[in-house]
Amino acid sequence: MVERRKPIKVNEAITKVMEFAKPGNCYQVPIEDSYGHFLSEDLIADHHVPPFDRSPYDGFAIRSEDTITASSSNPIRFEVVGEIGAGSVFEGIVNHMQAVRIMTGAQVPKDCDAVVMFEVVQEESMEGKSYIQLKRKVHKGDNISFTGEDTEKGTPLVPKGTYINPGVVALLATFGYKYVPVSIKPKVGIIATGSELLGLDEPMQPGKIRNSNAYMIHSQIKRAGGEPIYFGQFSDELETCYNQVNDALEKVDILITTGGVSVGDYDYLPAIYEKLGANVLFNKIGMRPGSVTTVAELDGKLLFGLSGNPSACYVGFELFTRPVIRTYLHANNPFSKKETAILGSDFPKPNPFDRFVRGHLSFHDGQLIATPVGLDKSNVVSSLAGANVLIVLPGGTRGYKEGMEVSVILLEDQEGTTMEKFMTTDVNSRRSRRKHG
Ligand SMILES: Nc1nc2c(c(=O)[nH]1)N[C@H]1C(S)=C(S)[C@@H](COP(=O)(O)OP(=O)(O)OC[C@H]3O[C@@H](n4cnc5c(N)ncnc54)[C@H](O)[C@@H]3O)O[C@H]1N2
Ligand code: MOO
Ligand SMILES: [Mg+2]
Repeated sequence: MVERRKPIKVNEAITKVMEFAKPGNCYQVPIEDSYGHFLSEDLIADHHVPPFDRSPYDGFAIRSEDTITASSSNPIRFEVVGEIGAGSVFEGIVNHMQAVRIMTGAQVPKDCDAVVMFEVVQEESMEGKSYIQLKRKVHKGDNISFTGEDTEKGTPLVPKGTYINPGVVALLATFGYKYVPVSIKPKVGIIATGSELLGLDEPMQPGKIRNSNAYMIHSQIKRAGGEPIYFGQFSDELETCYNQVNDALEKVDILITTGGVSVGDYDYLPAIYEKLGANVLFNKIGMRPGSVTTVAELDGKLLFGLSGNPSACYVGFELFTRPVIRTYLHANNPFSKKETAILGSDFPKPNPFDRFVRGHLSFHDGQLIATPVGLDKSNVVSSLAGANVLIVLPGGTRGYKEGMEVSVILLEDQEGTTMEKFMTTDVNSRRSRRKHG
């Protein structure tokens, strides 16, 4: 008789998985390779930025007190006693009614306290000397970019666990990180199972399909920040699959299989977990797609038995594997960010299970609109390409109407959120909001 599985709630499944999520080690990468990694130490300013008072304009550095009497009817004249470009320092003395020609980024001479732009002065030369005429009063500090005004020494700038984006790279470079301390990426193994699977270079054959999941998971692992290791695709044969899983486990931090987790005659993953002596955390979740998602643990290592159905496989990864990868990476917010959006079209099909519908998020008249994309079946692959969110539709007896408020899980976001926030449904999805459009 077929095994009857008892579904558990999505949040319960997440909690069970996260009990085994652990942070990995750290290492240094050249700054050129740091983009997309996670910072493994706090970044604190070890000097002021800018490190000296500098000119934000090309112009003349002067002493503001000399300009008190300047006006359009009373132009005043400064003698230009030197010139400096960015990177140079003026070592001389600037006396009463003297100026130094200064370029953007150059250090303001110590006797000066203001800069006037080229455009507001008139340049003159007399008897081999340079002068400028100024027709306005200038205040102390005018046109000076002060020491530490960007960042003061000692300021915490980027906390450990932050995803390194180009802006973070700019800061790392500012503070001299030729090498950047980052979290080691977890090695995440992929095994595809199914006698129906063709390699990508094989011609189509009766009864066979191409193995899309392995490559989809490969890129999902990369997007999550892990290092994918593909072990190949294997026919539905217990011994072969068992040996592959057993061998692969030695070489990875996390192992993903796709297919063979349901109750079919050739679904061997349950038998493989048993043979390995793995502790199965759950094998049925109250969700669609991905209800068959199974997670097991062996000596603290997680084995994700994702569905063979492409959309179910995709959703199972994003909900359960991604936060484990991000935790390994010391991410501050290992879960995908959730936002509230307006449902862009009816979703009439009721379901007792929570649905994670592939959706596309867009802006419309200042509102976030989430519209389901394509056919919402678990065995569908085409709708995945256009999805940038998963629309969360809690299980119930009624369908959902366009205009209702829904939670959406952002698939391409790097900021993320905490487990606590991810598991909170802060939207009463049944409430209808003003219709858009
Ligand atoms: N009697 C029942 N049958 C099924 C149940 C159930 O509860 N009782 N659950 C259904 C649900 S829900 C899902 S989801 C699938 C899960 O199936 P498996 O995870 O066991 O996966 P397979 O049987 O190996 O394959 C399912 C489907 O996916 C295709 N597939 C498999 N691998 C790949 C791949 N690498 N790339 C692309 N497509 C793949 C495969 O050809 C099948 O069509 O079970 C239901 N059945
Ligand atoms: O595990 Mo299935 O995806 O609910 O069709
Ligand atoms: Mg099956």
